[in-house]
Amino acid sequence: MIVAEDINMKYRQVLKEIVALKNISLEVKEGEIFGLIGPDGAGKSTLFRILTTLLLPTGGKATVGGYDVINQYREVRNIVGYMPGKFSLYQDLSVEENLRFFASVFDTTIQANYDQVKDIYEQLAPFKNRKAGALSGGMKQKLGLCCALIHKPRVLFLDEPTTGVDPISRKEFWDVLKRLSKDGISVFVSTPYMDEARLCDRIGLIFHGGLLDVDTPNRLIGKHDKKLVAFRARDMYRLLKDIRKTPGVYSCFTFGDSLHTTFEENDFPVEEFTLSLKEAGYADVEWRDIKTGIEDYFMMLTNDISDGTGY
Ligand SMILES: Nc1ncnc2c1ncn2[C@@H]1O[C@H](COP(=O)(O)OP(=O)(O)OP(=O)(O)O)[C@@H](O)[C@H]1O
Repeated sequence: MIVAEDINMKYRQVLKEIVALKNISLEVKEGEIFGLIGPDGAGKSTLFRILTTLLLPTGGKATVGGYDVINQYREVRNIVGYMPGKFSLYQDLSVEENLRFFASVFDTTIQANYDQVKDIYEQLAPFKNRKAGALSGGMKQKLGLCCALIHKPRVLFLDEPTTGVDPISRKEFWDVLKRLSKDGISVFVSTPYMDEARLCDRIGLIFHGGLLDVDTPNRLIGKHDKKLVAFRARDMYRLLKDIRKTPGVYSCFTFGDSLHTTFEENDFPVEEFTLSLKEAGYADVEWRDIKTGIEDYFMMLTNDISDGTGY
């Protein structure tokens, strides 16, 4: 449903050129949920805008549903639903007015496509007369999804649809995405939440405009072949700096309330190292072996590029 071949994007500014995408190639199948994962500024929104025909790439070729995103942009627009990163509905229109407006843009009606949006629309129904701007974050995103679905698209593009949304609404949102994918709709979604990344069928890891790897969540995690240890102490910032400069440490980054650390050799003497940290003044330092997550694999890949800091 989506094929991108060697997509490049450079933004030209007066004095410099910003390389936003470098040789992006990927494919997304019918009914597949494909997640694009990467930090702010990695190029995610740029790729969304190119694939939804809103931006011309400076190089490469892409098709959506078999249609070329440049030469057949009208056909592409008819078969895609797009939810941009920022809430882009009319804040002063009610829930129902927004939906009716989006339906009319595609020359259809809410009734004609009711089966497609029924699940979400029923959750919105109690608020149908409320102005979109007065909805909660989770409800706004559900309305955005409803509007993106109203013309029965075959491909959904969702740019960080659940950022800032509470965990229960996030779960409900993903339940809807799973149902849509079962109906054959392809979903191309970006998210900063690693628990959501695991819900995707496949993931593309993007960093500094380049795709580092594409695979299923489990296979990506399986590629992390380094011993992983979490350290904790009261003075985390000093500990981070000290661990990073220890010979034999491959990478160390903050994750939640601990420091995820890998080593050049998997037989690194963690016990002895912890003792030396205690002697160096970290009386309360603790360590434990931990299971690898997608973010650990991501950090391992970016480590060489980013010199151990992940950024
Ligand atoms: N219109 C523009 N003009 C110049 N540079 C831009 C423009 N849009 C994006 N960029 C730059 O291109 C790079 C990729 O930005 P992009 O917004 O695609 O990343 P992102 O992964 O979506 O991050 P975020 O989630 O912060 O938007 C960044 O360096 C950004 O500053």
